[in-house]
Amino acid sequence: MVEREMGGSTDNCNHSGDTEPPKSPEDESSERPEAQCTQDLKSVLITSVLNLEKLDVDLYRGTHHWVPRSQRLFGGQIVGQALVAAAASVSDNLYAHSLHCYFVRAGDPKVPVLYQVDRTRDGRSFTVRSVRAIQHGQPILICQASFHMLQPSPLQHQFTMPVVPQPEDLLTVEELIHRYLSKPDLAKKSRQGLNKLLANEVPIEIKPVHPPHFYRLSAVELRKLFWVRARGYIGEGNMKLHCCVAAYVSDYAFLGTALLPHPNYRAQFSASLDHAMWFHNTFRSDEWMLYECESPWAGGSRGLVQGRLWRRDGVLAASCSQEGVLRVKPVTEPSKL
Ligand SMILES: CC(=O)CC(=O)SCCNC(=O)CCNC(=O)[C@H](O)C(C)(C)COP(=O)(O)OP(=O)(O)OC[C@H]1O[C@@H](n2cnc3c(N)ncnc32)[C@H](O)[C@@H]1OP(=O)(O)O
Repeated sequence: MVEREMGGSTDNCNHSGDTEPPKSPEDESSERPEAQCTQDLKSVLITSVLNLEKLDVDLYRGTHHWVPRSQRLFGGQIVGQALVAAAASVSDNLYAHSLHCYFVRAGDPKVPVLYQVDRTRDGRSFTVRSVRAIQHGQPILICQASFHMLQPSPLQHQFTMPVVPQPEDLLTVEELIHRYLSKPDLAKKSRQGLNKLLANEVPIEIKPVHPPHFYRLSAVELRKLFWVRARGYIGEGNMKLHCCVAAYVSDYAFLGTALLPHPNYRAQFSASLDHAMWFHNTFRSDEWMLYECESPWAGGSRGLVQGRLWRRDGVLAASCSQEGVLRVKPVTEPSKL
């Protein structure tokens, strides 16, 4: 039986330019004191989804956890697993700083995914890995990931984190759904849809900053803001896993941002075409982070979305970009939520 491997060494994601990774406030006083005494409540993301089985040198097999209603594999899962496979052959002193992927075929939830890694280059400062995610003998995803050693620099700047309510002052998606379900006049079709959403075992927690906006009941602005964290405990040490979890998280509710300016249309078919991420600083994906999503452009049955993942202390943790195919049809009846 080939041993199950978390995928190589333990700290393969980018730190900021300092020699010591900056401590986020959560590192000092974890927001989830219960996590300290329930370390066995490890996140299913790291015990299952991002825990690849090593079949041979540079060949891994991944399992599935949550599959969207579209019954095509969730893009974030394939990207996160590809990054685990890529990082497994990269030395401890290098950190993931970026990845670029194309989703070339729909993933089949009925069979596992194989990850074939090519050691494209090991340079003095940068190391690059190419990964093919394969099912039925064909690639479903092609991914390049690059790793960098710590090279501090006086040249540092970032945008400013948006000012929003803290996660403690907001409701989770589940709590919001229960609130909507309590409405006696809720349409039967809406009730069925919400109960299906509740049945999803999505391994991440989400707290929308503007719930009506998050559910497109009112397009107050062309941005989507929500707090997000992995369910369960991951712990401080393994930045590689936090990057892989962030890759998983970054694709959730992302492409839908391109529909915000068009409340009179809904997606008939949507799927991510590509996905890119840049990791800027250390972060904890099992602690709340603010995901700020916006869409600068849509047209030609495609939409472009961009996202920034913020630590609670205002440090920019990661940036994401994605283009997706968006085939839409008019909304015939306004939502009755
Ligand atoms: C939004 C999210 O849910 C985020 C995600 O995670 S999506 C998951 C990650 N991304 C993906 O899985 C996309 C993978 N890539 C692909 O599937 C393909 O490259 C592609 C569909 C994007 C383009 O494929 P293509 O053959 O060049 O284009 P096209 O012929 O238009 O579409 C092929 C398939 O898309 C689906 N499709 C396309 N238009 C559709 C529509 N209007 N309604 C429903 N299905 C449609 C159909 O399954 C179609 O296959 P069949 O005709 O055999 O049924």
